[in-house]
Amino acid sequence: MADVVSNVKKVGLEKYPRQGPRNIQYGTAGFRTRWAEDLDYVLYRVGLLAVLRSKSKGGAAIGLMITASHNPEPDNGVKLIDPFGEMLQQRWEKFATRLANASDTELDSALLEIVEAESISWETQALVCVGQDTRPSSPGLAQAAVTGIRTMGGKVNDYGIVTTPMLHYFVACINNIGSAYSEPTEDGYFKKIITAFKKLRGDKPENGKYVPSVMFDGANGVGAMKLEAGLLHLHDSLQVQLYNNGTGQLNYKCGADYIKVQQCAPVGVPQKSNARCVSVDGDADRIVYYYIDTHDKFHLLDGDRIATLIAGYLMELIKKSDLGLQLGLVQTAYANGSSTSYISKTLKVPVACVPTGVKHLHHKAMEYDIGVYFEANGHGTVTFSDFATRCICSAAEDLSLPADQLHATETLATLMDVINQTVGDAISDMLIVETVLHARGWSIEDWEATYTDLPNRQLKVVVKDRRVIETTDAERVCVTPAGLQDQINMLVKNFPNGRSFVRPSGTEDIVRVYAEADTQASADRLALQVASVVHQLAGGIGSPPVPE
Ligand SMILES: CC(=O)N[C@H]1[C@@H](OP(=O)(O)O)O[C@H](CO)[C@@H](O)[C@@H]1O
Ligand SMILES: [Mg+2]
Repeated sequence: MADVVSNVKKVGLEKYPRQGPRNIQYGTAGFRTRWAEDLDYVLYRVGLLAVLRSKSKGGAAIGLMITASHNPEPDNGVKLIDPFGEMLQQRWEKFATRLANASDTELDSALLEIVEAESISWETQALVCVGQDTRPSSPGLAQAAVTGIRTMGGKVNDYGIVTTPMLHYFVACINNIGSAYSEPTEDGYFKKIITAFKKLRGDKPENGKYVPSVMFDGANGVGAMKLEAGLLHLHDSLQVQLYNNGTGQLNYKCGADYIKVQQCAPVGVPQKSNARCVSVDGDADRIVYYYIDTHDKFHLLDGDRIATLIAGYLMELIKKSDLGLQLGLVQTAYANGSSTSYISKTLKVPVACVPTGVKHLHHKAMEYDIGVYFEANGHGTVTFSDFATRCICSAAEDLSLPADQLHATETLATLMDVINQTVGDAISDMLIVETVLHARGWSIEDWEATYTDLPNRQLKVVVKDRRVIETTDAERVCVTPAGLQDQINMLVKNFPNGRSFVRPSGTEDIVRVYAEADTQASADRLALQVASVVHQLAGGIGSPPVPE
């Protein structure tokens, strides 16, 4: 062990010396920065950590994904994936931060501290699956990570360019998590989800007002590139026209995040009245739907809509299957207030609110037999507990059940194969939404008619140190700086259906402001007023926010 660790330190010093005095933190989305060119040493060290994580899990495969998701093309980042395909355990985030910020001479001792703290058996083999998005900086960073893994004695499965959710899926497959997984290859992934999708669709792709055709905005990232391979499996079951498929700049005026935040259609997708359009983000783990009506008005169907659509359908199948399974839906404070009322009052599904970040949603969803979780921005999936999986799979083979009950149970079982349970997956989520719309015979307007969103606005405020803002109650209440929450409460009172909260971003050096109210003008005004008090009380930099 001593030899390996001292070699790791030597190679680090020679090839990947620590750059600059900046400290970096493993946050909501792993390490992510504006300065991808200086990230080599971080990737080298994350490679080292991934080997330790694999060893600490008895040699299970660990994932290492290089991406900055929806952020601009020059940014980049990395996150680790645990053996079940889930996000890195929170306790290890601290190790990641410590290792990334250690000086070059401390590198060996920082590693040994982790080995000791986690009682890691050095002899255990390690396997790390590496994936990258389409950014120009990704190949160099992947090389640094691979060097780290190999120098530390780990084995590498290099998947090259993949979507983030594909890598999560491969990790779960290699570790044989759940009977539902298949071959850890791109082909295995598409075969599994698309075979199930086609089975649910039967031989009739049309149904009622549902038309089997979508326009796909790939954000010029990995999504459209990979879906092109998937189309070979889809055949006529769903026609997908690909746009922003890599010829333009990544995430620039397109993609799920742009659409959600700017509330407008992307560039690069032709305007076709009432056509169902989907938009994914740069690493294809988020998806939103939109359409433009005959009066050229833009309509967004975001993560909350997707969650309610899926939960409503699952609720119906659960009732019909009579298996007594409990369904729950998980949201964050960014969920539109109307969606929350619709879920609890109309769908009558229990709804929980957790802090921003997929790991929190995923964790909470797993408390239910069947958990649906979505961030409003379109990141989400459905999880099935082992108990639910066993119940559904065995009932689906029980031919003595009444036809209706058996059909609902079989549908649930097949649906499980369309779902990537490890993490939000734009391609898999699209196929689930298409399945529900097809089953219901709905157009996108029918889907939208289920409830009316409250108009809302998000703003960013630049402050000296965003950590001065501390929150509680799933980020809905601000504890510091003193007086800020009182001011927000006073402002909110002036707006019918008003709601607003602020929180420090985990991925950007800013404070986010969210506001919703009865009209768009009110939501805009409330957001601006709250942004002003944040600027005033939380050390705003530059001039106070003004209307755009
Ligand atoms: C309001 C919003 O959309 N926040 C996003 C964003 O986090 P922030 O902590 O808000 O910067 O990026 C996260 C990672 O992709 C995602 O989980 C989250 O939902
Ligand atoms: Mg993403």
